[in-house]
This record gives sequence, structure tokens and C-alpha cells, in this order.
Amino acid sequence: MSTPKPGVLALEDGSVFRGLACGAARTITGECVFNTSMTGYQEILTDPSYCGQVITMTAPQIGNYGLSDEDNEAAAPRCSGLVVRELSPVVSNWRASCSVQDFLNKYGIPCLSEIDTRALTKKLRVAGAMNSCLSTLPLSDAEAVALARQARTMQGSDYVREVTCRAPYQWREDAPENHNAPYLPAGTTLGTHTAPATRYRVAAFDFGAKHSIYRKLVRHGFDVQVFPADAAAGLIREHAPDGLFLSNGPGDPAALPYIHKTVTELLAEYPIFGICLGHQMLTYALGGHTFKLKFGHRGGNLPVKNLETGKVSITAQNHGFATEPKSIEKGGGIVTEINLNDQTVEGLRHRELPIFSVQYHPEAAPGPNDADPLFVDFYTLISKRKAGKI
Ligand SMILES: NC(=O)CC[C@H](N)C(=O)O
Repeated sequence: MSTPKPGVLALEDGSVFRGLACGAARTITGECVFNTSMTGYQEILTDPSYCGQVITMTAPQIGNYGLSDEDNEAAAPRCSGLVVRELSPVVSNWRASCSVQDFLNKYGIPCLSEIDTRALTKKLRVAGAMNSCLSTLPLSDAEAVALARQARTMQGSDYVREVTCRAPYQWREDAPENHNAPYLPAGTTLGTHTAPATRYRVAAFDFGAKHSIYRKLVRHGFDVQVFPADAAAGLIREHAPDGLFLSNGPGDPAALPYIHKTVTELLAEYPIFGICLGHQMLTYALGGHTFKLKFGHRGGNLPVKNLETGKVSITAQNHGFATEPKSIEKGGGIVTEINLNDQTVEGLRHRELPIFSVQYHPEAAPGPNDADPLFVDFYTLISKRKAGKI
């Protein structure tokens, strides 16, 4: 075994953490954020919404079950770096095809282990998410801090352009990355889930979508046609979908005026469901705006209350921005859900139009399945629209 090399993480406030280098040998910068999920590091690493960010996992050991070919959320990871307390020296799972170390090497992502992630997370909670420099090459503290201070700021950054698909395509049920969601022919039942007999066509804007969302849509009776983030309203109309889906994605939601414009144009024409960045795009289409949260919500057990039903769901989340509640009122938006930790907006709907969205991740990969019925709600909304009831 080769001797582990030292590596460094520096924050823009001048803090420096030294650990052991693994993954790619390089120096990167990015916004340092933390995720409190106990499991699901593969889905987190491959979620394109982390583009431009250095992910700190607060779970003390990462990597013990390796990575499997079926659980990726995108074709390649888009995060900038990974920080962990301990990387498991062994991989123990029959589904595993590689280790975290091998995966990071393959995709050129640097990682630090043996970092006091508790101290780092406490710093980020008090000061807020900060820009950082992570290097697995020889670099002095002063050099690393200087690079962290020069890093591109999250606010104002359009990272969607870097992760969206280049051309429209049909999401294929039999695509290799789709193996872990068994295909249910129309009308058949698996466990408590019955695949609807009638399938609807949904046009999905890919802002950096997690594949689990497409898998869920397919399971819930949708045929998914995926469109690049800058697809014009006319292109969507040509496809004649039954509904629109707005995906999750990286970066600052305020920095995407071309998407705000398209969604505004399509607002009154189709039933719409948005998740995370998609929810934020609906916010802008309703004339509203977002603001940056201090340290964001990233984890697998965040409590959300539905203000209309009183029901509380435990949800998976990954976002750094949130909707300003008052800002959506004029455009007909109603806040439907709030986060019980900080009372920020977690869901909205339109007063009359068949449009709704959530800031959290109902596809839950990783995470609890409390919000799974939202996919059924979207299906029901489209059924009603087609029956002329709304
Ligand atoms: N997961 C997402 O879609 C994140 C949305 C947005 N980039 C945010 O951080 O708030």
C-alpha cells in the first residue's frame, strides 16, 4: 500500500484543516457545504445539484458499502470535492462494483479524510457556507486560503449550463442506469404500488436532474421526454406534453433569467410539478424571488409541515436557497409547506392553476419515502385536467 499523502482544506475565513489526501491529485475550489445523511453517499456524490461545491459528510465513516453501478444519479459526479472523517478501508456489499477512492480517482475528484468534520460543520453552521480550497497536492496554508478567497461565488452563478443535457431525449426505462427501479407494466402491482393503466407524456426540463426522479415518474405512469435547460417554450409545445416537470439543479436560482422566462411563458398552459431548483424556477415564474440560506438544508431527515393538511413529512433535502414567501403572493402563489427547523418555504402551489412544487426531494435517493404520494398527486392533477375538471 502506498503511504497516504497529506492534503489541505482552507476556508475563506482563514481556517485550515489538514487531513489525508485521496481521490484525484489536484487543487480545486468550491462552496464548502455539509450533508447530515447517514447513508446514500453515492447518490449525494452523483447528484448534479452539488456542481461547484465541496461536500462534507457528517456521518463519521463513509465508503463501507462501496458504490454500485445501479445507484448513480447522473452519468458522472459533478461536485468539486469530498471531505470525510474516515474513509472505510474495506468495501463490504454484494452490489458494490468499486470503492469511493476508485470512483473519485476515475472522475478526477479530490478528497480529504481524517478531517474533524464535526469542528468543520460547526464552523459552517455559525459562519454560514463558505468558499473553500481543497488540495491533495503540496500547498501551503497561505496559498490554500488565498485560493479559497478567489473562488467563484455561489451567488450569481449559473451552474445549470454545465450539467444540463445537450439535446432532447426520451428517458428509457431499460437504460442501464435505470436498473434499480423495476419496470411495472401498466396496471400491474408491486407491493402497495400499482402502475397506472393510462400513461401520460411529461416534458422534463433537465436543470441537472437526478435520475431517481425520472425513475419515479416512470413508475408513476409517465413517459418522460427530457429537454435541455434552455429549450424554448415553442419546442415544448411541439412535443405536446400532458404536463411539465421542472427538475432539481445546481447554482443560484436567481442567475437563470432564460429559464424564468420560459417557465413564465408556459405557466398557464400545462399542469406543472417542480422539485428543488424546479420549485425555485416556479417561484420566479410567479413573479417571486429566492434568497440564500445561511448554511442550507442538506440531509435525509428534515421535517416539513404541510400547512393545508397539518401533516408532517420527514424529507431528503439539498438546497442552499429558499423562496421568499411574500414574493409569490401577487402571482397567485400560496405557500403550502414549511421547514419545521427554520420555517422557510418548502412547498407552493398556484391558487387556481394546476401547478405545485416542493423545495425538498420526494424521490428520496437517499431518504425516507414520506413524500412519494406527490408523484401520484401530479398524475391526478393531469387526469383531472384531461377530464376537463380543472
Ligand atoms: N437540489 C437543488 O435543486 C438545489 C437548488 C439550488 N441550487 C439551491 O441550492 O438551492
